[in-house]
Amino acid sequence: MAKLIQTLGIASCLGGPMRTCGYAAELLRDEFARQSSTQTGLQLQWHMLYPEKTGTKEARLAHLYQKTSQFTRYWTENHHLFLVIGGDHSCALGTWSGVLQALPHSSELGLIWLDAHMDANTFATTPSGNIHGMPVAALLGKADERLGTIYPACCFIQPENLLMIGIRSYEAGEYALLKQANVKIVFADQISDFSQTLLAAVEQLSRTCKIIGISLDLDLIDPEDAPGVETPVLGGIKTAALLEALTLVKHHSKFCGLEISEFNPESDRHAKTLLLMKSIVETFYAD
Ligand SMILES: NC(=[NH2+])NCCC[C@H](N)C(=O)O
Repeated sequence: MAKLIQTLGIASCLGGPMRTCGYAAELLRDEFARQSSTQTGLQLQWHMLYPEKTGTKEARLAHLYQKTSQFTRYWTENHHLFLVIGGDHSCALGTWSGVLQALPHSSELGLIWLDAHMDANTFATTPSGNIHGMPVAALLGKADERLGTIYPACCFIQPENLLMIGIRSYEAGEYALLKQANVKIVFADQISDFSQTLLAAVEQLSRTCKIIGISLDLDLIDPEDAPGVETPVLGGIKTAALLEALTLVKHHSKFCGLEISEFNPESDRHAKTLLLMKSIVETFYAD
């Protein structure tokens, strides 16, 4: 029987520089619809969220991510493994605040951040003004006033429970914020065996955390393998290495869910990145 996965699509690109990553969830949903659930072994139960049409960017994102958090909170409380398909990576503000709200203590969540970027800027340090470069600052409780209007002030991830892997592009301000908080960062050039790196991260977090989540920005992957992303960075993890690593860790009982973000169909080539996103989902969730 196909495994049922609660899936949330967030059709928004408000936090990024491009205009098309809001289509990621619909495109992935259509791609899955080409096959039967018996073929994929998965039945994705889709829920879609769309931003409001009016209001400031911050107000629209705050509203969207408040709704996002209601889904992930409910799924975490009820032990339903979930999948979130963002738009841009600011979706992490909604996904993980919801998970944190479901827990008696915020220290119960361990988060693995797979990304080329740190995404730990604030409005004070951002070079671009793009909110997809800021979610980690807010998740750690380091938001400035303007960023704080998007993120609920109730729940923050403990810095020792956040592991960042694959980083190869960052600014001084965000690096200083993470260093000061003592967040562990594994830079892309420190990785020789991605499977071992991911396995070690899962093992480390599972020692102290009750549940573990993964936030994956597709720009973690080498742009040769995943050209369809908003902000590609040379180098990165090869597709084969990522899929192998996910196969190794997927059966860990503490996973609450996976979030995938930053698919930009406009720069994709022959649907390579779209199909890769589908493979990631199948690899992580199918038995
Ligand atoms: N989720 C992403 N793709 N983030 C890219 C961020 C790029 C840059 N550090 C910025 O803050 O603008």
